Amino acid sequence: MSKRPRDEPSSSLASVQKHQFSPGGGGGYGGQQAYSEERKSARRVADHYSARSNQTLEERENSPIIHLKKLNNWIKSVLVQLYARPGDCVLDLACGKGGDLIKWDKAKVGYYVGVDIAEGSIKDCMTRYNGDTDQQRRKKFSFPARLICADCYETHLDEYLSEDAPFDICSCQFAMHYSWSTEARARQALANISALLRPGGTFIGTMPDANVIIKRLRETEAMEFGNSVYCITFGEEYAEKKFPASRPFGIKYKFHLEDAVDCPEWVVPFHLFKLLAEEYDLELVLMKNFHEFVNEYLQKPEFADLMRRLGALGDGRQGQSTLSQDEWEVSYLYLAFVLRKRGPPPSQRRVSNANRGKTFLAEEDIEFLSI
Ligand SMILES: C[S@@+](CC[C@H](N)C(=O)[O-])C[C@H]1O[C@@H](n2cnc3c(N)ncnc32)[C@H](O)[C@@H]1O
Repeated sequence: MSKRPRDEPSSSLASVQKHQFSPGGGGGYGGQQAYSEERKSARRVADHYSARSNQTLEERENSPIIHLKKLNNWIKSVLVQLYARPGDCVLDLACGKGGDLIKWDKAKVGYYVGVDIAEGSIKDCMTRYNGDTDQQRRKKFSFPARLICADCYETHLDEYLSEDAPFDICSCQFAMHYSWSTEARARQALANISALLRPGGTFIGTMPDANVIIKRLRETEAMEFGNSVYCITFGEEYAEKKFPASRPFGIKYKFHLEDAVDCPEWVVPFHLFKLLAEEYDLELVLMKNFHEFVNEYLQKPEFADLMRRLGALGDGRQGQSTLSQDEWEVSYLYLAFVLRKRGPPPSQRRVSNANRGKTFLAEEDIEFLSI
């Protein structure tokens, strides 16, 4: 596996200045029609994920991107191990089917709240939390949990979760980019995170790397690019491949990833994400493209060992399958980030939320917020 140099920021995205989108709030542009378009797009995303049923162990192992899935899990595990502490209260935004529950369990967290827009996924998450799946065949999780079906980028989650807050750590894995369809949604996402994290609390996440995506688009003559496992398609409205600094939100493309994703996504220029996050008292601690992340953390024996156990890169035995070049290319499309909520951490850790939530969840325990 070769280490590629990091792409330079694409010039038009890099030149976007903070003042070019409405500072301090505002719903961005577009009015009522854009608003209902956005709801439709959010629904499309929700329906896509809801319809994806839980795979059996065999189906999972036969996936054309099994090693990529394992690599993604390794990256998320490293983030959790680096930033979660025993007893932490965790807010998992866009938690999906609860694929990270085991990671949080290993970190011995004290309380978990998972939120996702897709009803089917949140139900699968409940099943996994209860320890009922084939895949899992493991003991139940010991930390209490709440599961909520809601649009994290529209709902004022702080009003709803005020009794559970503040959280020590918030995670949003492979999902922050669904908030960049409009400025209002991107702001609501960050407002929720900021309001719910304690001072000194950590926000960890992963999302597409806009610099790489725009560079790839410009390298091809067509409006789409990809390989045997993925395809990204931009609409003809972007035929000039220019992305005006005045409209950094709502840059939509279609993402297809074999056996995983098939829905609209939005470009998130990272330097703008950083600027916007600062407005919500969230300061950048780390940002690394996945290639850089892998090359760096694989040097650490404990994480190299975890990688061997997960088998993302094969286990070194001859004949063992390993991450394909095409899967490695997909991983280059993503970055990992860590932000910290400004302010001194409280001098004393507060009493844990372990008395909230339940340790067994039934369907009627899933809370639905208007979507
Ligand atoms: C690629 S999956 C990642 C799931 C999980 N975080 C993981 O890493 O396994 C993206 C998730 O984002 C969720 N999502 C997308 N838009 C959302 C929104 N507006 N509010 C809450 N969840 C959303 C989808 O339903 C889906 O479960």
